[in-house]
Amino acid sequence: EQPLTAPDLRTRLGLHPRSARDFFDTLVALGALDRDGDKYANTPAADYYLVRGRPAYAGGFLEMNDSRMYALWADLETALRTGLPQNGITDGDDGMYTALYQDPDRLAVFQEAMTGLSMGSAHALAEVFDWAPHRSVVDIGCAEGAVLTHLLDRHPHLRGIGFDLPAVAPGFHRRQEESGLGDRLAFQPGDFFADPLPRADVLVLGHILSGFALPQARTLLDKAYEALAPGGTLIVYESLLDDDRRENVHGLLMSLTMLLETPGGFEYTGEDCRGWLAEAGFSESRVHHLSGPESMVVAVK
Ligand SMILES: C[S@@+](CC[C@H](N)C(=O)[O-])C[C@H]1O[C@@H](n2cnc3c(N)ncnc32)[C@H](O)[C@@H]1O
Repeated sequence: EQPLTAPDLRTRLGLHPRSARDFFDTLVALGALDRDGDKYANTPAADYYLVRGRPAYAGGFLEMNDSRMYALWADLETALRTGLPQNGITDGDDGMYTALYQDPDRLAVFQEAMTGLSMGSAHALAEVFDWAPHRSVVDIGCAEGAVLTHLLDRHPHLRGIGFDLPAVAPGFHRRQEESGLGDRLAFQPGDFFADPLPRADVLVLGHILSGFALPQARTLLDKAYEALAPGGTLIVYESLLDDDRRENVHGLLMSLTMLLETPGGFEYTGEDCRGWLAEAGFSESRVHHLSGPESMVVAVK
């Protein structure tokens, strides 16, 4: 809310005197806080992305790490030796969603985490892709719809549909109401393996393919191809690995997260994805950087 001295900040947060100074200065070194004289304040990025209640709040991803993922990573060694997820979810081909969504708290934390995970990409996607020639966009596996609300807000000529499992509807509708986009934005409940995908000029698959084994991921690309008219565009975005698999630390750690969380998921390179897209029938595709560790592949039917 305002710059504060270390003692004031420490008192407000209930921290021990021994820990506070190092904690605040760690946040300065990480770029989340600035220190000016004896006062600490949010950096502009923290102010934009890390203040709960603001439209671009991305802290849900950190909150999911806090409540679930740190503990999961303690079992990395077992996952490395067995190749099996360590989240206790063992049933079903659908990865983990049916089991995860049975618990309303875990559902809410996961959905808010997806908003946080994709906030940077949503902002970049609105700027680096040319939306002018397109009228409609469907986000397949849209979670709360953070990407769509940002895109439609920035590009008033666009209409959007969010497609996801029915359990996600309440979170989507809450965000839709807050967005004030009215009937330019709609939710279509469905199962992307069992149902046909909605049709639109542009289809988006964000952090979807990496959650599944390759045959299922390819099924989704085939279905996206079917749903597009000739000339239609598919955008796939993820923490795409660099083609040499050496540099995108976040992407590689995400791939290990998929090992810990899902029966078959993994992160892939732009070239991997372009190959699958070509086999699905897409005639051209290119890779663009979005934001931080995230990139997209844009493919045209
Ligand atoms: C990893 S999240 C990605 C969310 C969002 N696209 C993003 O990038 O922030 C995957 C999403 O796919 C949805 N999903 C999983 N299985 C699905 C299915 N069979 N049909 C439709 N949606 C599904 C989940 O509910 C979840 O919202």
